[in-house]
Amino acid sequence: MTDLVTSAQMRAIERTAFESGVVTGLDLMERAGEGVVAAIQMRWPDAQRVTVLCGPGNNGGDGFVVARLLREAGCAVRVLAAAVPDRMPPDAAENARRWLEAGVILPLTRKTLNDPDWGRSDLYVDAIFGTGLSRPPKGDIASVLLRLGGASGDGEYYSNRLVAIDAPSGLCLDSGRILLAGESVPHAALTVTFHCLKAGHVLSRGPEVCGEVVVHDIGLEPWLRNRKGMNSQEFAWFMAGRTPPLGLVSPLPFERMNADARVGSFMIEALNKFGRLSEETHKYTYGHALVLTGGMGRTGAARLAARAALRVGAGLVTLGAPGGAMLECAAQITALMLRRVEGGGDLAALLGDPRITALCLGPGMGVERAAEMLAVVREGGVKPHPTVVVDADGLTALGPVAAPLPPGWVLTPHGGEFARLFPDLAAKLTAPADTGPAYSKVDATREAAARAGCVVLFKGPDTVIAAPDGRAAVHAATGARAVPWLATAGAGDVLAGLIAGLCARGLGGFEAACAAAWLHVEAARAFGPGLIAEDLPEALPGVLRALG
Ligand SMILES: NC(=O)C1=CN([C@@H]2O[C@H](COP(=O)(O)OP(=O)(O)OC[C@H]3O[C@@H](n4cnc5c(N)ncnc54)[C@H](OP(=O)(O)O)[C@@H]3O)[C@@H](O)[C@H]2O)[C@@H](O)CC1
Ligand SMILES: Nc1ncnc2c1ncn2[C@@H]1O[C@H](COP(=O)(O)OP(=O)(O)O)[C@@H](O)[C@H]1O
Ligand SMILES: [K+]
Repeated sequence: MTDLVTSAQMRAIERTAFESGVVTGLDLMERAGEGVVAAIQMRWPDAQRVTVLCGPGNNGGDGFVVARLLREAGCAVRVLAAAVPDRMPPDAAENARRWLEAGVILPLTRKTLNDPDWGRSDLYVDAIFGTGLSRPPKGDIASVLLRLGGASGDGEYYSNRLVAIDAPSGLCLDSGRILLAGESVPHAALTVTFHCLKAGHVLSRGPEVCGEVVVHDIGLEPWLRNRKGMNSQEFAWFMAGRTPPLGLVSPLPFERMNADARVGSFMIEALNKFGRLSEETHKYTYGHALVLTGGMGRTGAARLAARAALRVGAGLVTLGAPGGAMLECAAQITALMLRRVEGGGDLAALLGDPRITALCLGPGMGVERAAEMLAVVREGGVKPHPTVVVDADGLTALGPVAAPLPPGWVLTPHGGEFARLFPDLAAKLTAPADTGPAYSKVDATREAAARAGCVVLFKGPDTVIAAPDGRAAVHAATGARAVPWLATAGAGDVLAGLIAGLCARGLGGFEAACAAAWLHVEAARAFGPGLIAEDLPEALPGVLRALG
């Protein structure tokens, strides 16, 4: 399963399920509530006193189900709600009425939350807003949320016992951005979501505020498959006609991925290519990557990239160095090859060799040299064009992108580089979010790829990869896969080399960028803290071996 859906796509799935008559809204709400209660009972079996905070929509409806089920399980439950049942959507209103058969509803205010007569609760269930958050909360609700987030200095108290239904309220589930003014936003210990992850769980601040995320199956997947033979995001795309599918680059080993999930199939493809090593092949079967270096004293970044390209399986990797840096490179390398590339003419001559299938341009090159080489691959009419991975100084040399670049390019910016390439998109991304769904890193990367006419990989713990045709995927190095030690000098150069190596082997730019992002993080996880960039290529064989 590699689905990520947006709020609108989730609503499209839900609406179509209702219309088909296979399930009712009440059924789904009951299953959602059961999932939350099961997750609570597994983690907090001794919880006795629970406060459930219900918002005005169906997220609040889920909260009423949870309150009822916990009460039936013997807990003392207190419900604070933002709306009277009559003003809630029908299924939520029905669950509010069921709760009222043996309980009361208190106003959702900070005063009630802190009522000394009730005292502290073992758990707080945030059922205020889920996928329907449309603007920053104000008034009483904002005040409650800021309190849960620690506005009075007790954030840790709440965050250790806060269970969020679908999302901690204030989190935009499409962007992972926070729609709540103020620093103290609720941080949940556990978030229970339904059917599949939403983009906001893995983007931006989502992982930080959601805590552990559990996806509870509410029974929609078999119906989706029976109906159209599609996975849920393909179906939602088909029904809603909105945005193309968004994949989550899966942490699962390749062979455990769903072979018919189109978005995830690049992993299968990558595996097949690794598996295709046989006696009949020779080194050129696996492509030839050319990695350009900078001058003397500045070749380390390119050497890192080149080693990564070789480790990931390119048949040959050549470093293209200026004359003054040849000795430095020669003293440092063995399996890599070395060619003199002094100026643009040397590069044009080298690229005349059609066996060069990928070029890595940028790490440690210096902006001037990178600009000269970019001009060659951009305008030189070299045929066939290799895939060109542009990173670091190559991106600086490009400057703001106003018109499409050649389609076979892959740009790999971090946040600062992205802002130089696409200043208007970066500005939209950093402007305060005042409506939901907020502009997201996925939106920005998709727009960037469309404008640049090539693949863009926007780095970070939440790396987003987009192609000009609208395909996009998120690679999340968060939660159990967090690797903060990957933020080390040269890690980006290794990533560029991995992409170049996979492209040299014949993967498309989008697939190569997705697979490289995954392998990069797996290598960092395999090595662990203390990692320096040199360790990443050396950790790769173990990662590849574990793939089977
Ligand atoms: N999809 C599924 O399959 C399933 C979905 N399920 C559950 O339903 C949830 C989605 O329900 P939902 O669509 O009713 O949205 P929800 O998050 O309750 O909020 C909407 C309400 O909040 C209001 N509102 C918004 N922002 C506001 C603000 N700042 N300040 C004040 N009010 C604000 C908004 O008002 P409006 O914007 O219309 O003025 C509206 O009244 C989903 O997260 C999951 O928990 C499950 O039952 C299982 C199956
Ligand atoms: N906290 C983090 N968690 C996971 N990956 C990270 C984190 N910080 C940075 N990275 C990754 O490390 C790499 C850093 O690349 P970059 O910023 O270009 O650094 P450099 O130029 O020093 O190599 C990118 O692949 C980025 O996604
Ligand atoms: K919530």
